[in-house]
Amino acid sequence: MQLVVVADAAVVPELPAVARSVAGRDEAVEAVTFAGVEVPAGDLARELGGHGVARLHVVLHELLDEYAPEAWGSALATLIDRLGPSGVLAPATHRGTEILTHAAARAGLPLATNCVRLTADDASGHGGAGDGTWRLTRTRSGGVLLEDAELTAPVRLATVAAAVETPQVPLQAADCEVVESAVDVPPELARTRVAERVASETGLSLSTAPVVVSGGRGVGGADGFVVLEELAERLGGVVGCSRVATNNGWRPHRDQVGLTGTKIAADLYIACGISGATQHWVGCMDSAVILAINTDPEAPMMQRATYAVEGDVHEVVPAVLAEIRRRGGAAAAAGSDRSAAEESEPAAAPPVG
Ligand SMILES: Cc1cc2nc3c(=O)[nH]c(=O)nc-3n(C[C@H](O)[C@H](O)[C@H](O)COP(=O)(O)OP(=O)(O)OC[C@H]3O[C@@H](n4cnc5c(N)ncnc54)[C@H](O)[C@@H]3O)c2cc1C
Repeated sequence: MQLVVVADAAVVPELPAVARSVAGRDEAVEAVTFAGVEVPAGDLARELGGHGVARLHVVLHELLDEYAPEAWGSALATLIDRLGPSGVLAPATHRGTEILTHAAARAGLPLATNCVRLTADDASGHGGAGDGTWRLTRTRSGGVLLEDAELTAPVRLATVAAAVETPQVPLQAADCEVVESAVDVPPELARTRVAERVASETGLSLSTAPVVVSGGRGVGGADGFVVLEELAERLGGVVGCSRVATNNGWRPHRDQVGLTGTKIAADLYIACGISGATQHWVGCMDSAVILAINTDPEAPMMQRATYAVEGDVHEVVPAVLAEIRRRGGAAAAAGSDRSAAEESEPAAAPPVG
């Protein structure tokens, strides 16, 4: 059996497809979720059935009612032991990665993360579970490196990236049965647990905002973010930052973009006084348009950005804001689907380098 982990509120449709493609001829695809996943199990089962998943195991314990990575990982390890799947796939989200990492460590099994291609080692591409090897391509170093690897084990564990190559395999919709499974969870495993949920005032988060206005060392301090806040608000976006800004206590860690922060794919990313170190770049490189504002035309961010403005952030950002005000307000008020890049274009010079 191939087991798909539903760790977040939404089913990632690529996961059952990949699971079907690596399943042996007589292997079913089943799924596991946790009491704390915010979607009712019946709704998940209906959706999973449409992707050919035969059974949804809901793991129950009072300590699993809120997200708790160690406890969820331990519960998953118990279920792997109980069900004996030959493969376990989770989405390469924060949750999916955390849970599978804990489960792998507890079960003593190898784990391949961030797979963008995954096949069973079988000439036909199907039914390859027999010799226990998966061939995979996965991203390393935040996405700047692709690695080909083989995973051989009695139970193969992998997280699957959103950008995974979706295999074309026959699909037979199933009536997905919901099965509740009680597990033991030692109380000390709930030491890392969601304690409170705070909704953002705008309803936008760093990972979903269409526009992100980010500041780095060049902004000069916490006060330097005030104009960035206003620009973000007028463009219908949120503020982000580099690690220097979080290390200096100018912004909270939840605002950090990058390898050890949040990976974004905004419509427009404005990098103010940010050099564009690799660890920052991998967090913003998937944005559709990148505008860099920097005094140094040789800074990597200036070299890679779609538009680069050579200048002092303390002069350029107020000038952009003044122009937006002169035009009568905010991009958000004028219609948020209008590209924010168009709003800032007058201030933008052609790409440098
Ligand atoms: C394991 C590891 C993980 C990391 N993870 C992350 C991560 O997730 N995110 C992250 O951001 N970093 C991360 N880093 C740190 C990263 O390597 C850089 O040190 C960091 O991104 C630099 O931040 P910065 O661009 O703000 O500062 P700097 O590199 O110091 O750059 C400041 C820039 O501001 C410009 N500037 C100065 N004054 C002005 C001005 N007045 N107007 C306009 N421009 C000006 C300068 O020309 C310069 O280009 C990580 C590092 C490691 C080792």
